[in-house]
Amino acid sequence: MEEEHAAKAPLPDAFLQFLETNGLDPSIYTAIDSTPRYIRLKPGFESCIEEVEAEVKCKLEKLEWLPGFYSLPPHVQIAGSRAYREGKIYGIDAASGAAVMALNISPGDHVLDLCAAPGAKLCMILDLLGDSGSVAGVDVARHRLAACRTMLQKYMIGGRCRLFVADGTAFSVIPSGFCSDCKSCESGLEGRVDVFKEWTSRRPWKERKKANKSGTAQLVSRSQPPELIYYGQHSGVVGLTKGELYRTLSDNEIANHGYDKVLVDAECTHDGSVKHIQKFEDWGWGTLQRRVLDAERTDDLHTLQLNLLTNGFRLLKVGGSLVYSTCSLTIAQNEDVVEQFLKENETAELTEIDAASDWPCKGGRIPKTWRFDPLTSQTSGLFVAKFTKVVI
Ligand SMILES: C[S@@+](CC[C@H](N)C(=O)[O-])C[C@H]1O[C@@H](n2cnc3c(N)ncnc32)[C@H](O)[C@@H]1O
Repeated sequence: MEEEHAAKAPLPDAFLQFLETNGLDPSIYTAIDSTPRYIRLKPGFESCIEEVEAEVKCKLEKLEWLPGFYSLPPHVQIAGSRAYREGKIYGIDAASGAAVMALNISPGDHVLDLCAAPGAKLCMILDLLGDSGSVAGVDVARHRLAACRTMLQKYMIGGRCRLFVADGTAFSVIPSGFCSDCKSCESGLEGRVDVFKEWTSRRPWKERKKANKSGTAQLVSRSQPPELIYYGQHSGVVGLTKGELYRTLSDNEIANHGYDKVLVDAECTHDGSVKHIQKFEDWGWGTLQRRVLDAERTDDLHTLQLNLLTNGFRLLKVGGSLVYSTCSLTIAQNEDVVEQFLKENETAELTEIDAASDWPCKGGRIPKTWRFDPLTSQTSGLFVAKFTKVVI
């Protein structure tokens, strides 16, 4: 969990101009001193609260609007606590928790998390699923997804998870539950050759050689096939052949056998993360100009976000739902993406988020979309919209 310091220097004019264009109040960026930290308790460890309080020497406040979440004063650091090291608590902002709750995870759901790393939301989805369903986590950044795998291992929740290094705009692997014409299952391995065995971190020599040959590129391209870097024992992979795991479906088949829920927590400029913006005091405001304010970067991101959303929606079954979120508060990366996506996808319906009636947040510029920010919500900034796939 990251530990930050409060902003001291005034915000540069170019950033203030950027905020004005987006209708954002600059005081969001000075609210950090009063914005709490949040933790999520791993299910089953409810009795640990007093132990955690004793360790961090402060009272944890239960969040009434978000089950399993507690707030603590901004200066308290949890990373060194025993409860954190032992995997009893997660460091995750409450707005991120809200984005996951918007998915309305039900037992047995097959879930796709298209921008999964480093994995705070993925862990929450797995905890909500418990002993049922499955999750496929995808990320284009190999090193970030490796960190996500470490989280699964630390919290011992990876049994129903698959992790793929892949470009989410082209990812096509279907839920592991779909087995219409393949005879494999964990109890029927006899006689089948070249099937995935139980996952082991010690990869065969042939595979390691191939990985070394392909170089150490941390980001994969659209044309590279997905690389499975982890699968749990109950993720549906054990017993499949490569052909079965990577088989693709037609759009008609996806309508019935696609994912039940998809999360697209898209790459963005992170300008809603006040802690992230404050890092530019150290990195230099020139870096902020390049990474956040540069119009061309925003245009590129808009295209990436739209493509991620479009592909995530393609992989959703009819009746399933998709949540789109970013930690940017700009119109270009949120409402503009939503509007264009709706224009181009007639089976997509913007959907009311049931839980939002209890959320301490503001409506977005489009009805049914929501915005968290430090002033309104006492959380980090986040935009959330939900879509359902309908038949037309
Ligand atoms: C906002 S972060 C996701 C945070 C994550 N959902 C969590 O809760 O921990 C966005 C992620 O998108 C990934 N990303 C960027 N471009 C991508 C692409 N084309 N396909 C898949 N992932 C991508 C980045 O590597 C980054 O890890």
